[in-house]
Amino acid sequence: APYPPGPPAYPVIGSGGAFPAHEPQLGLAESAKKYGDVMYFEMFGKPLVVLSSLEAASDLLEKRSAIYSSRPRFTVHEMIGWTDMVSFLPYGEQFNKQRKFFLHTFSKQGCLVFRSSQVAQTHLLLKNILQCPTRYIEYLRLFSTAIIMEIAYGHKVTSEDDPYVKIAEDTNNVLMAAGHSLALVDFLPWLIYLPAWFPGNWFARVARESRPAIQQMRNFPFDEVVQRMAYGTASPSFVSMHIEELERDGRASEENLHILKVAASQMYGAGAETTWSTIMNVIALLLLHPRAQRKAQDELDSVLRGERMPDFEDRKSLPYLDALLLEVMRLKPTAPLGVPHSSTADDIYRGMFIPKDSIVLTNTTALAMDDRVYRNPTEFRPERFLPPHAEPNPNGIVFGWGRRICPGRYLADTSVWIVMASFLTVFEIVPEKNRNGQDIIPEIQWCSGITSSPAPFPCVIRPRSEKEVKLVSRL
Ligand code: HEM
Repeated sequence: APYPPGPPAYPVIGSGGAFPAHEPQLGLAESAKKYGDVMYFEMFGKPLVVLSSLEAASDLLEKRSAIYSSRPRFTVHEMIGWTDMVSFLPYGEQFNKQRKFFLHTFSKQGCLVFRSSQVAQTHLLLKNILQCPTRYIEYLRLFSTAIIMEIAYGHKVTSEDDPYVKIAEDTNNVLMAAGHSLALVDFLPWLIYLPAWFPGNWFARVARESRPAIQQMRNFPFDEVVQRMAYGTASPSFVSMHIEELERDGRASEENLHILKVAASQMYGAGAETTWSTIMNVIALLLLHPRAQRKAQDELDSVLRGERMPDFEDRKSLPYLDALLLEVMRLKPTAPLGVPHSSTADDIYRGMFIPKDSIVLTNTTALAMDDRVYRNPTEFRPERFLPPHAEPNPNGIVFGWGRRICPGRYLADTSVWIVMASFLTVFEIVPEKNRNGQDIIPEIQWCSGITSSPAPFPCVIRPRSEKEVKLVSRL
C-alpha cells in the first residue's frame, strides 16, 4: 500500500523542509486541506504522520491503541536524564507500572479525596487577588503550583517564598528550555556528538545545566514525605497514600519506591503549566466575550440566591459554565499540537501504509476547526455544547487519546471548574480604559510551544461589588 499523501520528499531532508517551523499547527492545518486528514512526512528518513480529523485520531489512537500508544525518542530530555517519567516512556512494562499509580489515584472517584485541597487553594487565590488584583497572573501560577504540590506531597504552599515554589520554578525553566516536543536533534541524533560550544548545540548546555534542578525536584519533596511519615505528621497525598499501600502489600521495594518518586515528580511538569495555561485562556477569552462572561455570572448568581445547587461531581449542574469551559478548550487547545505518539507495528489504514516507528502527531487545532464537526468553528459560542445543539465534547482535543490519555484530566478539569466558578462569582474581567475613557480591546497574541497561553494583555480584574469583597473576606 502507498504511504499517506504528503509534501514531496527530497534526498536527505525528505519532506522536512515542508514541515512548518513556527506555529506548526496552523501550517499543518493548511497542508491538510491539500493532502487530507492523514498526512505523511519523511523527516530526515524518519516517518511522521499528522492526523487532522477526529475520525482519524479516534480510529488510530483509540481503536488501534495497541499499535499507537508508544512515544518517540525525546533526545534532549534523554540527555537531561528524565525520560524515565511516564509521559516520555515507550509503551511497555515500565510505562504500565508508573501509569498505574496515576490511574488509581486520579480516577473520577479517586479525585474526590483532593477536593478540599482544591477548594482551600481556590479560597487562598481569591483572597490574594482581592488584595492585589494586578498580580492575578502570578497568583494563578502560585495556585497551579500549590495544588500540585499539596496533592503530590501533602505540602501546603501558602506564599511565593516557599522552597517548593523555587523547585517548581527551576523545573519550569528546564521544561521551557528543553521544549516538550520534538526538536531537530530527534531526527538527527548524531547532532549530540557535536561539542557543546558548537553553534546550535544548545541541548548540551541545557542538559548540563538542568540536571541539578531535576535531582532536587525528584528527591527533596519525596524525602520530606518519607520523613513526615516516620514522625506520623504526613498529610494524605499521592506519595504517602502509595507508600502506605506498597508497605501494606509488602511491595515497598527500592525499585517500586523509585518508580513512585519519578511518577510524583512528573506531576508538576505535566499538571501545573497546563492548568495555569487553561485558566489564562479562559480569562483572555472572557475579556473578549463579555456577554458569555455575564451569562456565566448570571448562572452563578442563581447559586448564591439558592435557586441552583452546584454539584462537584457533576459539572453539568452549572450547564452554561461547563459549556463555556469546553468552548475555551476547543477554541484554544492547551496543547495545540497534542503530544507525539509513536507506532510499534506496521499498519494499513484506509488503504495507506503507516510504517512501524512512525511519529504520530494529532493536530488538535485542525480537529477543533473541522467544520464537519463544529458549526462555524472559529466562532466563540458556548451554546454549541448545550441542548439542542450538543456538538461533540472536545475531550480528545484537550486531553489526548487512548492509552496515553491524560491521567490527570479529572483533577485538572475540576481545578479549572472550581477556580472559574469561584472567580466569576466574585470578580469581573473588564477592559482597561484609554485616556478618553474608551475600552481598550486588546489584540491578544497566543504564545505557543507545547502548551499555548496568552501573552500578557491589558485587562482589569475587579470585585463585582462590595458584597463580593465581604464574601471573600469571610472565607
Ligand atoms: C488542564 C490541564 C491539563 C491538560 C490540558 C493536559 C493535557 C494533556 C495531554 C494533551 C496529554 C498527552 C496525551 C496524549 O499523549 O495523547 C497529557 C498527558 C499527561 N498528563 Fe495531562 N493535562 C493537564 C493536567 C494534568 C494534571 C493535573 C496531571 C497530574 C495529575 C497530568 C498528568 C499527565 C501525565 C502523567 C501525562 C502523560 C501520560 C502518558 O504519557 O501516558 N496532566 N496531558
